[in-house]
Amino acid sequence: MSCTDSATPALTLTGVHANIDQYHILEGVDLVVPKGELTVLLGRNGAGKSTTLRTIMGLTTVTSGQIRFGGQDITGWPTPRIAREGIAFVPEHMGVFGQLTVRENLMLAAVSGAMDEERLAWLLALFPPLKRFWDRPAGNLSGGQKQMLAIGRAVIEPRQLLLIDEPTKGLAPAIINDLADALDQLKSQRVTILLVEQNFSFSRRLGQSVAVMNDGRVVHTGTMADLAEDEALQHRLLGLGLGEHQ
Ligand SMILES: Nc1ncnc2c1ncn2[C@@H]1O[C@H](COP(=O)(O)OP(=O)(O)OP(=O)(O)O)[C@@H](O)[C@H]1O
Repeated sequence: MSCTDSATPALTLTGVHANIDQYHILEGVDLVVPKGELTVLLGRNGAGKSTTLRTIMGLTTVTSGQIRFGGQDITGWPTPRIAREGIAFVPEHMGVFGQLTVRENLMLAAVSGAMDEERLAWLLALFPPLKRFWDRPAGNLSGGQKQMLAIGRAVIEPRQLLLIDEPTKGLAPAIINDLADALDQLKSQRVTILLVEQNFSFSRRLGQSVAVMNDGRVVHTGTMADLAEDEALQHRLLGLGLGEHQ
């Protein structure tokens, strides 16, 4: 079988083990993130989702296994090199500079030089509150607006892969909806995204592929459409009960 470039997944983890201090947290993670799709990583609290993102980013040491990004083995690379290669990370606690304005936060994120005007116009259309609060300190933004700024910082320059950790955490439903609209647009532009989430209705709206973790391993992979239809599977994998499926 010939293997074209577009058939190569954006990211592949094979048997990845990782420790935090003396604790063995990832116990052989196998995960494939297809190019140009939004993949959701689900799982109960403590399953290892955030650690998986941090490990991809080189922030947690891999003790065995392999991480391939496009055609390259990036296992053990230092974080700045992984970022330069084209992976952007939006951590759970966002990482915006509260005392700097929205504009300054975005300027600093444009690592290869001045902000590209066309790209900026695209970004502000995606996240309208950033335009409204352009010259305000980021510390004054609401949680949802900070989340938009954090994602905006990650995509101010084109990236090959975007890792986003629980963007809905602590946000009101209306804001979650705005965030879903923005991520939907990124998705329609075929940006490759690996999204960690606990909010199942948000995930099912956005996800194309899905992987579910438990105890430091991926225990289920498939399409979101299939998982969304199968309440028994949701219950078994995620502990979701009736009323949480909408
Ligand atoms: N710094 C740390 N020291 C020790 N154990 C840790 C540390 N960080 C995470 N862990 C443990 O690693 C396991 C996986 O944590 P992780 O944050 O990756 O899970 P998660 O699936 O993202 O959970 P949540 O949805 O609650 O954020 C948990 O058992 C957690 O207690």
